[in-house]
Amino acid sequence: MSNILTQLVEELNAGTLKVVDLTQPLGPNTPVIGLPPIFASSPGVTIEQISRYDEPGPGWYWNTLHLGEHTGTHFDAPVHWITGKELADNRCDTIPARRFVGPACVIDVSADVAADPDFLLTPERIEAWEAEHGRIPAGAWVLLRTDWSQRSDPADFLNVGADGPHSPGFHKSASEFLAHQRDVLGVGVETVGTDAGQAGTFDPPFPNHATMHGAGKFGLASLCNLDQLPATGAVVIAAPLKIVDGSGSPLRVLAIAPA
Ligand SMILES: O=C(O)C(=O)c1ccccc1S
Ligand SMILES: [Mn+2]
Repeated sequence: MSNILTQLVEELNAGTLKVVDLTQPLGPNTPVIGLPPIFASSPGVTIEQISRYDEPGPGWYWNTLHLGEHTGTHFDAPVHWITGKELADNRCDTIPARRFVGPACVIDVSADVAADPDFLLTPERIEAWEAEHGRIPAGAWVLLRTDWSQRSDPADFLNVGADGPHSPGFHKSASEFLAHQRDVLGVGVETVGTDAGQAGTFDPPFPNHATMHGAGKFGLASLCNLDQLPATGAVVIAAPLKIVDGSGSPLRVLAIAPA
């Protein structure tokens, strides 16, 4: 019996729908966020071989991974931030699975970011996008296309200057608008974290984390291939590892979009 799900598979097989992988490769070269030295930071990725068809394991290959939850393309759960610490269902293992699937609204600010690496999205810019593409629906992933993922050199990607990192993000008012006026699932970015590089100097510090996670929203960081998505019409599936009491998790982020 044909139903909408068999139709989805038929259209994927026919090529009228496509799967877009929004995930960066995860390995020892994956850049991780650097915080001021007074704070603890996340380690880089190490992959330690257990065996590879050799004496320790003649018929199998496997590794031990050592990395932080917030590494590479990763998910931020509300518990990650102090503003979300008391919320229900705020951890990777307690967020209902339904909330890992939502429509994508892709806001392209790549030209602005090319001119200013410290560009911040504002509510005015969001409403200009809505005037062209329609209102952002509740439960949407808002994906900020900056083309920052094209910075393949880790130093360029982190873009740390004498006064700290310089990379784009959200003005506090934009995070508040998206969380409280549009009830989004969360925001996704191409940069190392969902706050701007200079956000440690903002008031409050890291306002997108503080606002989004305080409202029970999520974050997706270090995405790529947003340039392959339409402004609207794609669906994003972003399911973190079910880490017990997890604040976040590396994950595979997939979009299903019209070909
Ligand atoms: O969630 C992250 O990966 C992230 O961006 C972050 C983590 C910890 C402290 C500050 C930030 S800004
Ligand atoms: Mn994170």
